[in-house]
Amino acid sequence: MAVLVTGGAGYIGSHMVLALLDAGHEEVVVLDDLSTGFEWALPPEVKLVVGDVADQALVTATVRQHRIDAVAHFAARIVVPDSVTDPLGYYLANTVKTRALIEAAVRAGVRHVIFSSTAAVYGEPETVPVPEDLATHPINPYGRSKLMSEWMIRDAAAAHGFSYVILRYFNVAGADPRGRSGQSTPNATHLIKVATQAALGQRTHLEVFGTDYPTPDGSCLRDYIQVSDLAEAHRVALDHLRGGGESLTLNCGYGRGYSVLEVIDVVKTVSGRDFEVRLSPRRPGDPARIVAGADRIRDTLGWRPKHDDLTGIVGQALAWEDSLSKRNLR
Ligand SMILES: NC(=O)c1ccc[n+]([C@@H]2O[C@H](COP(=O)([O-])OP(=O)(O)OC[C@H]3O[C@@H](n4cnc5c(N)ncnc54)[C@H](O)[C@@H]3O)[C@@H](O)[C@H]2O)c1
Ligand SMILES: O=c1ccn([C@@H]2O[C@H](COP(=O)(O)OP(=O)(O)O[C@H]3O[C@H](CO)[C@H](O)[C@H](O)[C@H]3O)[C@@H](O)[C@H]2O)c(=O)[nH]1
Repeated sequence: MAVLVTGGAGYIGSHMVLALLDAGHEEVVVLDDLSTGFEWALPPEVKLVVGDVADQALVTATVRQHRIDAVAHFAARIVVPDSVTDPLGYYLANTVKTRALIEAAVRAGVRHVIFSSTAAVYGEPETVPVPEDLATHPINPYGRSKLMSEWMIRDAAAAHGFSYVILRYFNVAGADPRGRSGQSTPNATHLIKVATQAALGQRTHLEVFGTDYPTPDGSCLRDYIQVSDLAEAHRVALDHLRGGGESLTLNCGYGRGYSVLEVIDVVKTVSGRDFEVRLSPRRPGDPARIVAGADRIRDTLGWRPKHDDLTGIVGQALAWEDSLSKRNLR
């Protein structure tokens, strides 16, 4: 049986493809419209279908042709502040298109779904770390677009008999330790990527969005999970579902928060470069702090992270950014 990875040419999806191939999975099929992903991010043995996840005829044909039993659904729009200015675009990309994909896939015989959800479903929790059963109160359209997809997947699984693992990622960072993939999005907005670009002289400065939050140093706290550790969580989730395991909703994080200012310090130390940091107003849609309650995924899937170290994560991000510019890919 084969796995369909939607958004597999993107940052996190391409690392799941590598995790599957490294573990000996023979057939991996990627469905990606290449809106933010890259064909070169995929190893040559992977079959790439270029198209939209909401193209039900294409999904049906792909599932049948490759005898796909499991879909890992990464394809989405992912930038929190963009979702505030373009909510309808986010509900279309993340909610409406997920509905179309799930319907076509399940009708064509898919038995298992792994869904890329987000810590943004929790909104602004009163205390951290946040366990999975905390009530969800997203504070931006991105988080709401993903939470609605979670609801659809649970309801459809109950009605149509497929199993799922919903993975709520905290802040994903770093790159494949062997340098085969990394975050390649042009005009990226993610903190660690932007900070490494500033360290390498590719940006003139870095802005800190808000220094008046109720956190120890006034900047936002986030739980940064390394991308290959996250990809491995998907691989073990797939084995769990194929082995008849029950449906699960799991946080993916390390259970420790770093502030924006702490991250900037680590980037400066690891790179050995100084760069200008401007203290700016808050960015719309940002919660002050979000840190994973990280036990359930260890207890249920036996997942054990290998890269829980911010210095190492920043080192990988710097190496990837450097390799992109040497290959003229940015
Ligand atoms: N990066 C993070 O910190 C983070 C955190 C939490 C959750 N997530 C989730 O992880 C998933 C992957 O994010 P990423 O950081 O790899 O983003 P990315 O932009 O690098 O990857 C998304 C991929 O999906 C493809 N795509 C987008 N819309 C499509 C469509 N309609 N049809 C087919 N392909 C489409 C893009 O071309 C791209 O290859 C997303 O669902 C995102 O919401 C990311
Ligand atoms: O140039 C920058 C970029 C970011 N930040 C700050 O750094 C923190 C992290 O911001 P990111 O843009 O890196 O990530 P987000 O926390 O906004 O969101 C990310 O993690 C979320 C889960 O926590 C979502 O899933 C989302 O898809 C993913 O982009 C925020 O406080 C942000 O304001 C800055 O100060 N300056």
